[in-house]
Order: sequence, then C-alpha cells, then structure tokens
Amino acid sequence: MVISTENLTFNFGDQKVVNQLSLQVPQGSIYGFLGPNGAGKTTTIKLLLNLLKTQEGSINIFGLELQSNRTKILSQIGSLIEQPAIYLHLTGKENLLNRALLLQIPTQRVDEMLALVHLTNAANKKAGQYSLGMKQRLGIALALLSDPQLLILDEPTNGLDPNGIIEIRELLIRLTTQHNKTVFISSHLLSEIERMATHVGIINFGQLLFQGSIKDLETLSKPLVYIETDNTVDAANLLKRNHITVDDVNETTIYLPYTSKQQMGEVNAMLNSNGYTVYTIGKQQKDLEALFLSITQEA
Ligand SMILES: Nc1ncnc2c1ncn2[C@@H]1O[C@H](COP(=O)(O)OP(=O)(O)OP(=O)(O)O)[C@@H](O)[C@H]1O
Repeated sequence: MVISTENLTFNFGDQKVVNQLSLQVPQGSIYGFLGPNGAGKTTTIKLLLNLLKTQEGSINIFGLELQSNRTKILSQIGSLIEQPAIYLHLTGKENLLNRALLLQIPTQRVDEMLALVHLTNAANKKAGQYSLGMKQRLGIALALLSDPQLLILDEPTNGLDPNGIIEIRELLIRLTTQHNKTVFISSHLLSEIERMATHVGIINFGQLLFQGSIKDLETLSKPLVYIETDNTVDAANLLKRNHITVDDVNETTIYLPYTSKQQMGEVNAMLNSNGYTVYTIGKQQKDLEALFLSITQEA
C-alpha cells in the first residue's frame, strides 16, 4: 500500500472531523476520496501531508511511519490543495522555471512537464490569462516537477467545465498507467471521478462508509428486475410461493433481484400461465451517483 492509515482521528475543538479512518491506497491506483462538503476530506489530506499533526491513529506512507520519516516521505509527494500557488504575472513556463531553480531541478524538466500537462502552446502566456482548467494543470505540473511517486490532489476538478474535467482525467490516467504514479484525489462529486478512479473511499462525518475498487462499488449497485402487472400483490405472492425473491412490491410494480435473462423469461412465463398480464418487464441498474447519495445519506 502506498498510503495506509489506521484509526486516524482528528478533532477541531470538540468536533470530531476525522473519525477512526483506515485508508488503504494501493500502488498505481487512482484513489477517489469522496464525500459531501464538510465530510472531512481536506482535513484528512492535511494530515497525510503533515500540515496538521495526527492526534490519534497512525499514517504510513510508502510503508514508513509519517512522523518519524517526514522529510523522506514528503519529498516523494506532490500535492495540490485549494488554489495552486501560481504567480499570475509570470508565464506558465516562468512559474515552472522558478520552482525548478528553487528545488534545484534540471530546467529541462520544465519543458517535459509543460508537454505532459498539454500546456506547451500556452507556455509563454501569463498564468493570469489561463482558464481555470489550465491553472489546475499548471498546478499539477508544479506538483510533478520533482518527480514524486505520489500525487495528492484536493478537489482539482472543482469548478471545471466538462472539457477541463476530461483533460485532468486523461492526465491522471496517463500518470498512473504510463509513469507509475499513484494518485489520491478528493471530490464531492462521484460523477467527476468515476471514470478515472480505480479505487474509491467514501466518507461522511469523518467516517469511512465504503472502501474498495470501483468494481466493488459497481457490484453494490446490483441490478433489479421490475415487473408491471395487473395485480402486483397476488402476482408477487405467486412468485414468493415459487421461491423467487421479491425485493419490493407497490401498486404498479414488483421488484426482484436480477439473476439472469433466463430467469426473467421464466418469471414472465410463470406470471402469464397463471393468468396475470405482464405490461412491462425489464432490468434496471442503480447508477453510481444514486448509490453514492444513498451511502452518504444513510449515515
Ligand atoms: N481550521 C478549522 N477549525 C475548525 N473547524 C474546521 C477547520 N477546518 C475545517 N473545519 C471543520 O471540519 C469539518 C470538515 O472540514 P473539511 O474541510 O475537512 O471537509 P471537506 O470534506 O474537505 O469539505 P469540502 O468538500 O467542503 O472542502 C467541517 O465541519 C469544517 O467546518
């Protein structure tokens, strides 16, 4: 694991903002750290970057305990939290050159970074004239200048238009698949990261409500079969008598867990042969956004 926390807890006064958080971020993943506004994402990120001091629990990064290996660990992390620290009166390239000189990084990295984040054509434009998406990409280029293994980004897609989100998505996918990086990215919108994340952690009120691969999350949103018939209550009872699980029944519709197309056909035939009229029968998949909302609202 690149990041592994155990029972991480943090209070602001008597408010528990991070509560027993045990995160597992695998090497090479894009880990989407999701939660509604105020869930505790930024506080967690500040703890991971040692900008806030851990009160309870532990943080291991690259297999090392954070407090006792601060310099070693932090030199391998690039981060972007809140606004990127960009000089607006300088060009994109000058911003990168400045940072490269400061960190004693060979200046040839600057052109490589500009190319990586697709800002080569805008290299000599003042950063103040960049769009929000270009500024975010410059922020990521600055974070990547020292070639860190791990990138920690706090809501980098916040406020971006769909094209800006796609640019960031493609960049982060390139970083993990072609450059061996691990990316930890927070967002309050699942839709903004579901197409790039390989793993997801969902928090609310500082607590971890779900953690797993994006596939695990999709499995949670199990498909249903919905059936509209002329007499749903009697029809549902018939199905139950025949050992078919019924999830829910209302006046117009019966809901069953989906198992296979074949089973849908059998259920349809059973209802027909017992005198029920099936108006519609179909398969319905709960989308991930609805699932995310239901996970965060249950807490
Ligand atoms: N410096 C602080 N002092 C006191 N309370 C704070 C401080 N910073 C954050 N909080 C509180 O901690 C809680 C979690 O805040 P945090 O910024 O970590 O959430 P978040 O998930 O990042 O939210 P957002 O998506 O809005 O950025 C909030 O209730 C916030 O008011």
